[in-house]
Amino acid sequence: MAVVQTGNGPRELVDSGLDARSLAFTEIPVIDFGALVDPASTQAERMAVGDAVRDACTRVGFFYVRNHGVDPAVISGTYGAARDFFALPMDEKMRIHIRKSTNHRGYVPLLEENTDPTAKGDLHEAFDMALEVPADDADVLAGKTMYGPNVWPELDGFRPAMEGYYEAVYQLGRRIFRGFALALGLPEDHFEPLIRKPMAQLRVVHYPPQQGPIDERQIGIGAHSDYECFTILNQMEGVSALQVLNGAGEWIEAPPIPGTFIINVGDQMARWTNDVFASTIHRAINRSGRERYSIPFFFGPDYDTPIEVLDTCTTPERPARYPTVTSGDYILSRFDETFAYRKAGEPEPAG
Ligand SMILES: O=C(O)CCC(=O)C(=O)O
Ligand SMILES: [Fe+2]
Repeated sequence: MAVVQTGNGPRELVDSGLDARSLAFTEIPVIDFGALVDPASTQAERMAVGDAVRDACTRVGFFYVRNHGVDPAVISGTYGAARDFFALPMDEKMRIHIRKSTNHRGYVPLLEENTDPTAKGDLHEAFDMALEVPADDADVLAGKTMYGPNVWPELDGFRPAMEGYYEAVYQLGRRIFRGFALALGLPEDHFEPLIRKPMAQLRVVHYPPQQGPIDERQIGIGAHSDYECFTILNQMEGVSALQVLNGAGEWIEAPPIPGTFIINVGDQMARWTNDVFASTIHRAINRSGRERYSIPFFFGPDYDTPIEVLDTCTTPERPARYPTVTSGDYILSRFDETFAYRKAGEPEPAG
């Protein structure tokens, strides 16, 4: 893989990652992304964002972004759409049950996802969409299972809200990929050709409140790492539920910070960086007494992209830990482990 050396040489990158990993973080850094939003920013300002991303990814695996460039009205409109969707009659939600889709789109009821395989099912319901790819597209016909059309409920305003959010946060994700490239000493546009038809999934999630004594094996979302390169999560203001596991085995709260998204490294990026960047375990428990909604956007590259350990992240003492896999095959294998409908057998025909 072509690598451009910067002031931060490859040996330094690996070493800084390993040193940092032994630290037990107690806080999640906040990074100002203004320099990657503003085309007039200087190279030094852009590099400073890369340095901050690198520090966060090696030490924590999570960071907040502020000055992200996404219109707040797009975000609030999507929360409104999500509330309306989850309030629909169960019949209408079940009409678009995810098992009826051949490409993992639609409604996931309570307890039908089990992110922590040792647990009893997650206390959330969700709606999943991704890139709209027509059924006669060559990649769909070639059997690249996760490409294809979305499915939609009968609900005015829902589809435009979700599609508007998808586009806005995809653009943010491109900027975050730029931050990752700088963090890795790669050319800033390194990932651009790999995210033209991305395996990027948007989901809205509803977590009912949990009261009384809580069985840790049945929470909003069980302990897990994410599968893709990174996740861009918007959390509903005023309700703290997300927790992040540090190196000392302590759960650190990751409350919503108004005006930010929270980003976490996923397993694809951990593989790409040979674990120099940490895909950190996290979970969510809604003890607030209120309904909680959140909006994750899981960003992985195009289906056929090989996820191959970067040269900058290996040394003779630390050879590549992972074989190369393609983005699409990797995500499919992870969904197979998590979703009840994928274990139950073939998807049902739509209807
Ligand atoms: O809703 C949250 O706070 C976390 C969601 C999450 O971790 C996920 O969907 O992978
Ligand atoms: Fe997650």
